[in-house]
Amino acid sequence: MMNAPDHTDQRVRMDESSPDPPFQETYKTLFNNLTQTAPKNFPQFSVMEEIELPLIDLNKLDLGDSERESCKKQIARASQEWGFFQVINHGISVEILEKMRREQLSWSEAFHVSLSDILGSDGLDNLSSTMEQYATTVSELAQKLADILAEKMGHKSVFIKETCLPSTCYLRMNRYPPCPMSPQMFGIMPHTDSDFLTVLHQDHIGGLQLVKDGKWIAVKPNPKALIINIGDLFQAWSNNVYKSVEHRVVANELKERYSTAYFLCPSYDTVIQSCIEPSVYKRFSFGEYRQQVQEDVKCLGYKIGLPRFLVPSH
Ligand SMILES: O=C(O)CCC(=O)C(=O)O
Ligand SMILES: [Fe+2]
Repeated sequence: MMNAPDHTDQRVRMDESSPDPPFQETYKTLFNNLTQTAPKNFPQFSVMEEIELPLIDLNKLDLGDSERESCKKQIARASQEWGFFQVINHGISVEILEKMRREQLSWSEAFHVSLSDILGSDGLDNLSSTMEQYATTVSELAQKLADILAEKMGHKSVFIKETCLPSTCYLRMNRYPPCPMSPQMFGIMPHTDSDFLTVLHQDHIGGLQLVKDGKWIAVKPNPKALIINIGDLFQAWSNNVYKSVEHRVVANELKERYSTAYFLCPSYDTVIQSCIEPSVYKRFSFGEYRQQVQEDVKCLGYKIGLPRFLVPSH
């Protein structure tokens, strides 16, 4: 199982000796060591209803002015109310999504790789050309959504374009082996993402859960859609207008699960400052933020995140 992920560098894990992502061996060891497992009706893990995330059709962005504006409003509203939404007609073909999954099936490990490394690959083998196509389109999508979210706050987002570079954005392919202790075991521990926003593709297995109105809910998988979630940096920049919401992955008892996440991250020297005054958070550089997260995970075992950077009156 993975701890709160730090997408910007090496992963921070609950068990530093276990590889990234959770391998079957890790689960087996835990399972064997566990004399007593938590009952399945333990409240935290009781079976929950699957909810569909707000679904936004990005085709509308290419229609007339009023359709485009209403689509942008939907994006901003979902980012405020849910911190999560799903998009269709996102520009990534079903063939590419399926190819990515098929290729993931043949890998034994997870990949965590910067966009510049992907784009710098020679593209000769099948794997890198699919990954390259996916990464190129997904990064354009992330930028487009970031532009819309900035615009809805009354700002032009040159800032994000200039600071989120191919060398600072990451693609991670996650593989979650079946886990006999599911649903008591997390594939990824509850966390928020330390980026501006994340574009996630999950397969049909399900397991992603998020907090909505103080309760954990399970996300109904839609393999045709891409899930977008707001990260801590957008929450800080928007002064809490957009929400970086806690989420986790519960492992599946029988089936392997795959997901791909693209993290829109700036360079470490980028200063994050609220676009509205009075600001809820102090100014901080992304490097400082990342360092604080790593320190907290190391010392406390979990990430504190944005509350560390609140201005004293809050
Ligand atoms: O695999 C998933 O569905 C979620 C992954 C995730 O939250 C992350 O990598 O930050
Ligand atoms: Fe995440």
